[in-house]
Amino acid sequence: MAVYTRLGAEEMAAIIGAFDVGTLVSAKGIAEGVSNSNWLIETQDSSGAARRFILTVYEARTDVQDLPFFLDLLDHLAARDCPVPRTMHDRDGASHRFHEGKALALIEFLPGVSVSDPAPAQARAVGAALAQVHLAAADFGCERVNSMGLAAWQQLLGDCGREGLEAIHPELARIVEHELALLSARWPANLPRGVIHADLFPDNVLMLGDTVTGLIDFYFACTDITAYDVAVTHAAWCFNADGTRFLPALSSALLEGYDSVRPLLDDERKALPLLARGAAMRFLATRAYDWLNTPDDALVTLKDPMAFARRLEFYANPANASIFAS
Ligand SMILES: Nc1ncnc2c1ncn2[C@@H]1O[C@H](COP(=O)(O)OP(=O)(O)O)[C@@H](O)[C@H]1O
Ligand SMILES: N[C@@H](CCOP(=O)(O)O)C(=O)O
Repeated sequence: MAVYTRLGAEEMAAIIGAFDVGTLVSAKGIAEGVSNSNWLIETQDSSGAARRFILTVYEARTDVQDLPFFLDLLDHLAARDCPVPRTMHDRDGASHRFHEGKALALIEFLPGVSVSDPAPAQARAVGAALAQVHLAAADFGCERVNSMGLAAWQQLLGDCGREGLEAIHPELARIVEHELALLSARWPANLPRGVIHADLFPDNVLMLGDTVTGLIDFYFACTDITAYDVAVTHAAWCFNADGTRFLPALSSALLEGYDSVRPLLDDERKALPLLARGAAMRFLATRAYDWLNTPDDALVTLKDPMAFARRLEFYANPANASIFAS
């Protein structure tokens, strides 16, 4: 569930009144998502037409200083025909406002649903949409450091401690120690960089059939190795949920879709096995930390760190490196 902030009807009407989007008709809290509070907003404009938006109130995990990067990026990509929602600016032209000390933004509502059991044609479309974002972001003037890079994995997993990791699984501390050392020693320095989404899981993609109608949740977007985003998306889309089964048809389709819009360079493709190990480590790190540190009564469904430890072991097996060959 993700509605952490309570807003009364009058407060909601006042918030929506700051935008030139018509009169508030309804506001329904959205259960999906874990980080921020979201509502589906319906308004009626002066011609009587119904309009829909997403109202997001940013909670502790999103740094307000980063909002101009995230929200300007949406406008930049939308202006270049990427399937991302636009930010509705308020009557003063601002992309976000404050209410009771919390930042909020009103975002265009996009149709579509998140697929839970993707087909290869859908993975192909997602690969192509990701490449479209990478190309379209090339002239976005702002940068943001990846707050979930190698240093963050080391910090989060260090905070878990050997005992904590072993409590999750007896083998986990050994795997993490070995892989973190290897990733620190070999993480590539000279691959092309740009703006990346960094969290393109199926629940952050809206689809109608095989068409991508929305890429959402850009709140980990940052400047980093472009091919790392391909690796993140690969780890997110190309396995069954618990990571016990690799799905080769989805893998080929995702990479083909990406290549059809932005062909991967030889060096990028060669680096994918290592980048994918890093991608698996990134989600293993946050999931393990949350597994050990989330209070029992928190209104959130914890995600299994072992699902990404299994992906990590798959990517680390030299016999599987060929999945990334063209
Ligand atoms: N622009 C949008 N159009 C339609 N639905 C959206 C949009 N943005 C968010 N949603 C809905 O809200 C849910 C939570 O949004 P998300 O940004 O993923 O939250 P969180 O950052 O908390 O994970 C999504 O799963 C989706 O159902
Ligand atoms: N995709 C990550 C968790 C981040 O949550 P999101 O709802 O903001 O995408 C994972 O699966 O661990």
